[in-house]
Order: sequence, then structure tokens, then C-alpha cells
Amino acid sequence: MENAVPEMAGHYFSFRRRWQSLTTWNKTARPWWEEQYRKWSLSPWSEVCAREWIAQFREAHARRDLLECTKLIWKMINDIGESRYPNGFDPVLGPTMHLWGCIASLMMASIPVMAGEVSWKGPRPNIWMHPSMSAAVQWTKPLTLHPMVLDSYVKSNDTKPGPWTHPSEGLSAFWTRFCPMGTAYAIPHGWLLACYNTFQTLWANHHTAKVQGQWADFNFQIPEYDDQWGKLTVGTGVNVQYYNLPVCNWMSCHAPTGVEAAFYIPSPPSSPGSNNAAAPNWQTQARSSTRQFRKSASQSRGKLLYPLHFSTGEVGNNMNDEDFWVIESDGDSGYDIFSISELCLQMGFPTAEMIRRELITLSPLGPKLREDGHPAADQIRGELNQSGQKIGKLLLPRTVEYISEYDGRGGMPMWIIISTTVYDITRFTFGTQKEKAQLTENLGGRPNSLPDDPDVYDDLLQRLFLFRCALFEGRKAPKKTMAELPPFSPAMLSWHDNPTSGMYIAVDGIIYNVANYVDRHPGGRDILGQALGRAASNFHDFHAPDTMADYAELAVGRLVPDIALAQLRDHQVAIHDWVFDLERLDTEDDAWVLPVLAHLCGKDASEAIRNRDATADALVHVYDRRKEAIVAHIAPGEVGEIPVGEVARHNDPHSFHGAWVMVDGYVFDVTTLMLHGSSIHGVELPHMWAGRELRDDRLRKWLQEHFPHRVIGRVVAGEARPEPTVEELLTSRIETEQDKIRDELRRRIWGIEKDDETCGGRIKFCGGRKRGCGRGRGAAPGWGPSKGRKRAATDADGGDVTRPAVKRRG
Ligand code: HEM
Repeated sequence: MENAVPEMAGHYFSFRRRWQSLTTWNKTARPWWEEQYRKWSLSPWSEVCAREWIAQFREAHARRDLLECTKLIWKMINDIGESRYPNGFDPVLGPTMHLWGCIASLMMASIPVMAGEVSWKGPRPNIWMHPSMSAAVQWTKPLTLHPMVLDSYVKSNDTKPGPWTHPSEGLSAFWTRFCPMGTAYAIPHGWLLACYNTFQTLWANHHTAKVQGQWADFNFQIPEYDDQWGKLTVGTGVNVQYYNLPVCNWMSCHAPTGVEAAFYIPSPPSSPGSNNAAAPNWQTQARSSTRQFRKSASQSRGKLLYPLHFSTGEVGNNMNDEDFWVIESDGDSGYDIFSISELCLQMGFPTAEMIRRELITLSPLGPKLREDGHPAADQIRGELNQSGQKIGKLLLPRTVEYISEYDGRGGMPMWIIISTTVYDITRFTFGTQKEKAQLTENLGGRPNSLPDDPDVYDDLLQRLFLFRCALFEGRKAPKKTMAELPPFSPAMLSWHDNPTSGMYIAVDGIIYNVANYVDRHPGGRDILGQALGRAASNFHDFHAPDTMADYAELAVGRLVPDIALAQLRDHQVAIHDWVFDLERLDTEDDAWVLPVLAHLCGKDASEAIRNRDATADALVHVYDRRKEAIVAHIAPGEVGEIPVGEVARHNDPHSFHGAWVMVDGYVFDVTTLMLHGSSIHGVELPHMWAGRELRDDRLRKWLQEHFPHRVIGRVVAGEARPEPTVEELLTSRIETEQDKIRDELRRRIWGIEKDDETCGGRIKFCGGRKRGCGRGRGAAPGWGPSKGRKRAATDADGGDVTRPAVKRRG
């Protein structure tokens, strides 16, 4: 295997040799090296072994080598956790330990769900040691592999005891660890972002696949070493200042700078144990608050002590026949908002269409009256300045530097940032002393801690709504080249149509995350809501051809089409449902791959990648490192059949099963539509329909027209299959997996082939490498063949243990 971590290729060893050899050590260079070394050694990059394991995991994952993956996960959790960081609360090293825990959870969520325990005694594989430890240490502790979820780990983290039965539980465990890291610990930003990206991919995978026992993509990229990651001064103790600014308060439902607003919801939805019902529905809240305050504003115009503020997106929502809002410079540095519909009606412009065409120019901040001497526009402006009723003021985007000056000192107002909104709390009436302490903790920036209880948090935001004064202009994410953008299939994209999973829109094949943009969209925020989760085909009807050139930092992926296997071209090869175009490979670096893969061109190579030969190496190389060569996705086959009893079970959008409805013989998964429908898509899908035939004609039409991708099967008569129990999982496909692991372990450790050494139907093992009956001594308990259990004939990533009746593939 190629060494993904340069240190393993010898650079690091030579570095250490130089470090130790004082005679050759250049005295002038040494202080510099010392500082650099210390900084590096406190960072996650210094855990060379962990980095190597991550790299190895990626390779094993591409091969679908479950045994190897499980072992590596085990190492990530146990070896790293216990041996390196005896005290997890160590302020400097503790955070890194948490990071490994997070990455291990992601790894677990990317392999098929398994349960049960496999143990073996023997020398542990030689692991690469941390510089602080002796490389010669031999590990003799018994190694207990708990495939998939490593019971003890889960228990110790208070997530859910027992083996996991769905990959989203892995994500949930990840989340529990990950969220506090931004606030409590200092982790270099690159690592957090890598975790976040992988989480996003896994989440999308588990939405589309929705099947246990399947592999999901693991795209974790070890970030490049960032020597600016921490500033270090050693004085009386260790005083470390970290660059972890963009990851504050994720736990408190805050969209951090440059990171998706999917994080408004603190734990992944639909995962057991997470309280989705209580998650703040920020859009509904914002809309109802807007309505409420517009009403109160119209009742008490001129009497308001405090001007109402609206975002560009909210102004843009009001460009219709009933009400047409415009922004006008207030002569200072801000903008006032006026409604011009009545004036326009009097002047002979009755429709929004006419107003838009004749009187308005659309600026990035919102609709403005023309400024080129148009007589009607000038007349309206004059009227507005003389007697126009102001609706409110415009929320302007402000940078963190700008906001930091409003810290309440020297008579300055007190501003705080919550998610993407800035509030002026100078005149805010605090509910409690605790609330006051929380909000004023970090004036001129983000409050450090906000209520964890979603109800309390919602209530706080409602009360703060009146005090909105600006939008927080987050740091722009770096622009990515087309090759760096991860591929999305249409199905993966379609699930990103809500704040829970992400608010994505594809324009010209590029997928943009508009979560932080909806409030700034000059065309209004509602119209973006209608285009979420799909390609905006009518985008060019409203925009100049080069509009998106200014929004490259919003790009999060590229859309690739679904094709059938039969459509593969001669220079394409399909691996795990992704179609790679071999013509896009690098002619120099990948030259060796082409001849090796020649015989697989135009074919599905998913099986061949499991072998341990040159073909598999080439496939792993392509799958793992050449994602930019992906040009298509293999379309899921005909939807399968779902018994009506099974549909009935999916009757609550907040539950683990989610919400399905039946329409004209087809089953639609409407979980997120029920959760966010009214706020995002403008149509409310009442919960009462969950698990039933949808009998409302308007809603039926709406679903069929706009959400055909949410069809997951055809309805047939029949009862729901009983929920599989852990025992059942163990006795079916899962057992096959475990048997494979056991067989492989036997082969590797004792050199025993499957059918060897049977004594009266039971397999016995010797402790050492020598073959023999081994009756008694060294026998590994519990390793005999299963007692009368049936072995399912499914393959490694085949069967669907939750919904066997639903076949995604034809
Ligand atoms: C994907 C991110 C999007 C961005 C960055 C974006 C940006 C903009 C900008 C800058 C404008 C101002 C007009 C201009 O300069 O051309 C605008 C207007 C508008 N946008 Fe978007 N837009 C996006 C998506 C969409 C989508 C998906 C739709 C709906 C299909 C849409 C509908 C509109 C409408 C109706 C207007 C007003 C056009 C007019 O009245 O002339 N936008 N948008």
C-alpha cells in the first residue's frame, strides 16, 4: 500500500534522528525546530499512527474489507484513547483524543451495521508508536473486537447501550462528541471541517440508501499541516491560543461562520434518542415572528421605540401585486424600507410585473427605485421622502470586525451574534439573571453559552426578534475547483431540501448551499425554498448569465446524472455505484492503472475490488483518490414493493421510522416535508396523514408534481414484518459477516482454514500458531459453528435487514 502519511516513508524518522543527535544539531536552528516541533507535537498531526490508520481505513473501506475496517476502528478508539491520553481532560491533549473518538464514530457509521462480539488473544499487530513512547512495546492485552459499535465505547459515552442497529446511531454518537468540541476544545479548523464534510456525506448516504447493512461513503481527508494552527508560549505553564474561531457554539444551534445552517439542529434527525420534536424550527419561527411584528408595526406606526429590521430576503418576498416593498438610502449608511404599491396604483402601475419592469432595479441589497431620472420613479421617491410610511430598516451584513466595536464599552451599543443574525441588546429586557449573564458574556461577538433547552432557546429568539440590527457576514469559505467538489447523485441532492439535512440547490451542474444565503437573496427567500434539493431549471429566467460567478464560495458539490449500468461507455468503469471515467485520470500518476483495468472497462467492478490482487489495487486507487473522475451514478433500479402494514409503522416524522404516505399505490417518504414543509415549501403536510393513504387531493397533486424522487416503493397488501431483534440480526446476514471475520482471524492468527480442525462438529483452536486439536488448552470460547442458526445467503452489502420487502435494485 502506498504510504499516505509522509512520515511513514522515512521523513519523520530522519527528523527524529536529527532531533536526538545533539552533535549534528545546528545550534542556531535548534530553537526554531524546538518551537515548531512542540507546536506540531500538540496537534493532531503528531499522532502519526492515527493518521496512518485513517489512511489505511480509507483503503480498506474502498475494498469493503470489513475485518480490516473493524480492526482499525477499534484501534482508533482504544489504542489512541487509553494509551496516549490517560487523562482525557488534559487541556492540551484531551481535545485530540475527542477528535479520534469523533473520527472513529464516522468510520463506524460508514461500515455495515453489525452486532455481537468477537475476541481473540494474541500479540497485537505492530502499531506505530507515538514519539513519546517506546516503539518496542509489545502489546499482549487480549484484543476484543466488538464489530461495529464497540459496546463499551458507546456505553461510556452515554449514547445508547448495546450494539447499534442503524448507521445513523453512529452519526448520533459522532454528533454527541463533536458538538462540544467547537466550544470546549481547541482543534485545528481543518480537522473539524474534514469531520463535518464526512458527516454530511454519510448523512446523505444514509438518507438515500436507508438500509442497514450497507456501506456508505467515507471521504475523510486528513488536512494539510497548518503551522498556524496554534500559537504557543511557554511560561509559567503552557498557555496555548488556538485558531478555532469558526467553530463556536455549535451545540447551541448556531450556524458557525462559513458552515452550513444544517447545524441549526443540534443532533441528527431521525436518529434514535435524538429529540427532533424539540429542535428549533427557525424558519417557521422567523415567518410567524415576521407576520406578528408586521402586524404590530402597522398598528403602531410611528410609535415604535425601535425600528423594525427586515432582511433582503424578506423584502424580496414582498414583490407581489398586493404589496411591493423597496429600499431607499436613508442618507446615512443604512436603508429604509417602504411599501410603494398604493402609490404605484394611483400612478397607473397596478401590477407587480409593471412596477418591476418600469420602476425598479434589483440591487444585491434588494429592490430599489430607479435612479436614472425616470419621472414616475422620481415622483414616488419624492412622495416617500415627504410622507411615506416606513415599514422598517434593512438588515445590513456586517463583518466580525465591525460588530466587535459594539461591545457596550464607552457608550457603544451592545451587540451580540446568534447564528447569522446580530441583535442589539442595549434595550432588551432580560428574562432572568442567568439569561443576562449568558447574553452579555461576549458582547461584540457570539454569546458563549445559550440555553440548551430548545423551548427556552426558541422563546429567547422570539423575544430578541425585535432587536435584530444586522446580519452576520461570515467568513467566506474558500472557493473550490470543480475537481475538488464532491459528486452528488440526484437522489442524494434531493434529500437536502430542508434545514435539517442542508439547503442545497443545483445551478448548471454545481450544487450550492444556500442556507446562509436565503436572507440575502434579492429575489426573496421563499422562492429559494421552492427550489431546494433539485436543479433550478428556471434559474436563468431570472438571473444574468454570470450571476453565480460571485457565489462560488457557496458551492458544495457537483451534480452527476443517474445512468443505467447498460449505459456505461468503453472508457468507464462502475465501482460501488459510482461511474469513473478513466479518460479523466492523470496521464502520468495513473498511467499504471489503465492497462490493469482494461478488462473491466464498461463493466461494474464492485466485486473485483474485493479481491487482493493488482486489479483491486488499481480499483482502490481510483475509488479512493480519483473522485474527480466520477461522471455519473448508477441509477437505483425499479422501486420495490412495500406491504401496507409496513407503511402504517412509519407514522411519525419525529420517530426513527419517519413518516411515509401512500398516494395512488406508491409510497412517499415525507419525513422532512412534514417537519419543514410549511416553512420551506409553503405547504403544510399535516402529521395526521403519516402512515396512511393521503386523501387530500391538493396535497396528493403537490407531492406527485414536486416530489417524485421521494417515492420509495409500490404498495402491496400485507403485514409489516416484525422488527428485527438483535438476535435476529445476529442469526441472519450479520452472522455471515461475523463468520467471515472469524474465519479470517482464524486464518491469519492460527493459520487454520475454515474446515480444518473440527472435533465432533465443534472447532477448537490452539493458542499458538501450530495446528492441532487443541482440546482444552487455548481454546477460544464461543467460536464454534452456530447452533442450528440459519445463515442467510445475502452478500456483504446486500440484504436490507429492516425492510426486506423493499428492493431498491431491480
Ligand atoms: C442559487 C443561488 C442563487 C443566487 C446566488 C441568486 C442570486 C440572485 C441575485 C443576485 C439576484 C438579483 C438579480 C440579479 O442580479 O440578477 C436574484 C434575483 C432573483 N432570483 Fe435568484 N439567486 C439564486 C437562486 C435563485 C433560484 C433558485 C430562483 C428561482 C428559480 C431565483 C429567483 C430569483 C428571482 C425571481 C429574482 C428576481 C428577479 C427579478 O425580479 O428580476 N434565484 N437572485
